[in-house]
Amino acid sequence: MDGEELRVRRELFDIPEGVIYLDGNSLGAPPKHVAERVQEVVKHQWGTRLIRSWSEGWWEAPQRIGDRIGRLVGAAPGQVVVGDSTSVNVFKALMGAVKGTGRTEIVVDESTFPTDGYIAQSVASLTGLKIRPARPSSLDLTEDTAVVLLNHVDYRTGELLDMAEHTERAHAVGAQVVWDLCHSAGVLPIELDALNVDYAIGCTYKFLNGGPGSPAFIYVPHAKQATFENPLSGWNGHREPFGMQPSYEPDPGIVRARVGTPDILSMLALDAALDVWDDVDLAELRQRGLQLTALFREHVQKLTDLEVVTPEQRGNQISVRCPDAKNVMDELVNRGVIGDHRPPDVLRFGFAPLYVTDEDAVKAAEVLADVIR
Ligand SMILES: Cc1ncc(COP(=O)(O)O)c(C=O)c1O
Ligand SMILES: Nc1c(O)cccc1C(=O)C[C@H](N)C(=O)O
Repeated sequence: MDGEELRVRRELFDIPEGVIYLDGNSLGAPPKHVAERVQEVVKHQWGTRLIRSWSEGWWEAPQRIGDRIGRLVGAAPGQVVVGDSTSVNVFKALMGAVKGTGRTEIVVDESTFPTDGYIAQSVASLTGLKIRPARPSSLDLTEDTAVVLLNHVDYRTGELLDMAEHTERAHAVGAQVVWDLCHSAGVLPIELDALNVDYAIGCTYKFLNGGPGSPAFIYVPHAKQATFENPLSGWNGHREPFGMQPSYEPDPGIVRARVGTPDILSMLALDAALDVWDDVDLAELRQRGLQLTALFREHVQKLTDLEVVTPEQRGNQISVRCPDAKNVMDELVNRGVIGDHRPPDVLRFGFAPLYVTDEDAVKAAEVLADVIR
């Protein structure tokens, strides 16, 4: 990489000695300084400043941290807000997208992570639209399509969809698109603004290392904010939350995507975790992710006859079809190689370039070969 290689920052993370951690696509490893920062929030902000902390940075934290994530997903400030779970944000985005439409269908990637499909189903029952599951390679969008919900990187296979192409196809028939960035935020450069994406949502506990259950994010671009109707009209989205008025008037900007009181401890843990991203060049990160996944794939193919199901267009994940995947993964974990498995027969290995090394990739393939032998 022309001597400009991304620095592996493993020393910044708490990962036990002897563990090869390849599950950062499910729960990212903790940056070391997060524990101390959370303690400071509890002891000093909560413990000393008490209620005053709300006006000393807590209240605006969802927007401020949203802007930090915005840098990682190609969104200019004022368009991303952090809060709630990914599932709740899928609901807000889909309801926002279908509000007032005369169109009849919501198209959902048929292999989507289940929660997205379940939430889309709820949106369909509430609005009277129909769900049409479809393969990303043949979405067949028409003038009946109100919105298409797509996973940028497939959670099971690691396949990466072409965001530019799919967004353009949706727009060509006048449909909107909601992107789920759970498995691509912190993996590659994303250009939400440049591609005119309608809505995007994602979690922060995978490659962004925000911690278990850390708050999710939603992107509502400036152009949509005036008309975006949050289906969950909580007081945090009100234009004057402390006015305590009986009727709901949304904030004019991204704040309208907020709902209720943010979970400050998780949110500020995420804020601290994002420090490790401050000087990361996403193009370099992407190159490292591709190198690591290629190295692991090459060794799996050399040392075993297992089928790699991850296509060339991929995120930071290699998935391998393996009979008895659960027992194989249990044994890998016993031997210090932590990945996971998804039904029916897929072993998943995630490669977070900030803390996974080339040696980890090679060793993991060797241990896998040994386990299945
Ligand atoms: C693509 C995708 N969407 C959504 C979720 C989860 O949603 P939530 O954060 O609400 O549990 C996950 C993983 O848990 C996921 O992989
Ligand atoms: N969100 C998770 C959880 O609360 C517990 C265990 C795992 C998860 C995950 O994130 C799973 C993950 N989205 C997946 O790709 O399967």
